[in-house]
Amino acid sequence: MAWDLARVLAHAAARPGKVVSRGLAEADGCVLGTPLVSPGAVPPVDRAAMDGYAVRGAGPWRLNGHVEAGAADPGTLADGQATGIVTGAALPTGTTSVVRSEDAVVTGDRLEGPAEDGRHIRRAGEECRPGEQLLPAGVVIGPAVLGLAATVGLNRLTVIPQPTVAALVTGDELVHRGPSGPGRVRDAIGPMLPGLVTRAGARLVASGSSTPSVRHLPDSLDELTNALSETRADLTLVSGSSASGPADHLRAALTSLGAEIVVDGVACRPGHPQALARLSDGRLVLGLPGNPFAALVAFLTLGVAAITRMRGLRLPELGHIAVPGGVSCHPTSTRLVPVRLTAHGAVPIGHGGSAMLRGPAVADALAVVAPGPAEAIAARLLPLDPGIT
Ligand SMILES: Nc1nc2c(c(=O)[nH]1)N[C@H]1C(S)=C(S)[C@@H](COP(=O)(O)OP(=O)(O)OC[C@H]3O[C@@H](n4cnc5c(N)ncnc54)[C@H](O)[C@@H]3O)O[C@H]1N2
Ligand code: MOO
Repeated sequence: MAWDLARVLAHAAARPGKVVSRGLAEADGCVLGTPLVSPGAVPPVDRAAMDGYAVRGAGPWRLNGHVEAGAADPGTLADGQATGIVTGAALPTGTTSVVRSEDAVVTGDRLEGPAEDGRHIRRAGEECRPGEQLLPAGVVIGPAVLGLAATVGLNRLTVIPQPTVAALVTGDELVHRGPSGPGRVRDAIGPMLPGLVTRAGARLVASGSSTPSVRHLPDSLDELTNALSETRADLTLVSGSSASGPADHLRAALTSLGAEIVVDGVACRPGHPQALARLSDGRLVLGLPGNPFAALVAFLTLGVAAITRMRGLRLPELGHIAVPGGVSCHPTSTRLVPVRLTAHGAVPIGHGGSAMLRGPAVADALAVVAPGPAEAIAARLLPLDPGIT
């Protein structure tokens, strides 16, 4: 299956999450399920934009009192009167201008300074009017959105929550501490998965009885089948069982669970044995090839596409970029090539073999090189950080 079609099918195979209400503290990284509408005007009243003096009319003014930041009733100014004020405090009725403290000349109770009508005043409703839509549904909730929601007085948001992802790393040869050696391969996929899942906008959850972290499994059909039937995550990642070797049990496990295979291999290098399946209850299983760069590519290809749909988001278009020095094409497969980005375009940086992470670790992005007979001088860009579109 062509790489682009595989992405589209993975996106289509996933179900968008159900819309729920969340407190602001739990909404970071979710997606707005309904538009964000301000219940009231912001600011609700005219406010000082600078520390200094609220004045009415032309100066000089007679200085009288001080308005604290939290004062509910700042009173009224008569013509020729001034009162001390702090940034953000509600202005007394009748205020025509605010004189900044550094521009003010105070002699006893006499104030002089520059005062243009409306200067240094944040008007009521300047940021938004009551009932105004500030953000449409489908916006990813980040720190500024949370702050805005609080500004307009909301305690909760209607959101599509972050999808849940479980991660199973298989392989009898894998060790999780110390160096590789004969018969020992250091697990390089397990350490990548939590960060990838988080950056893609999902939440890593426990598989079986494990704490929310990657679970390591031996090469056993029964253990893999049990783990897959136990997981309640929206998407379960399984690494190292995707090919057709004697220890590669993913397809047999999926068959015994009655799963529907959505993608069975992708025409890409690396990562061609990646697979996506749907269990009978709609949960998805993604097979990541065991070679570490291939696993990374598979997550960025099918995993990110599926998670994107679960978040209720469209699959983003990939930007185009020149590859001035050229990059060789594969005759029938899409190549994913680690590149540095320069002012002139993308430059392949090497070390992009499927068992290597040295290239991807220093790359700015992956160049998506379409199949072809010779060299390409342009490509599309796939972010290595799935949180960046
Ligand atoms: N007859 C065929 N053999 C293979 C094919 C094929 O099409 N036909 N494809 C090759 C490609 S490409 C890949 S990629 C691998 C995918 O294999 P699996 O997903 O079944 O994974 P394994 O066989 O267990 O491992 C492959 C390789 O990767 C190492 N590995 C596995 N897990 C990890 C890990 N967590 N960290 C680091 N390295 C890992 C493992 O030791 C092997 O060296 O199949 C090829 N074979
Ligand atoms: O395609 Mo394998 O997934 O290259 O290493």
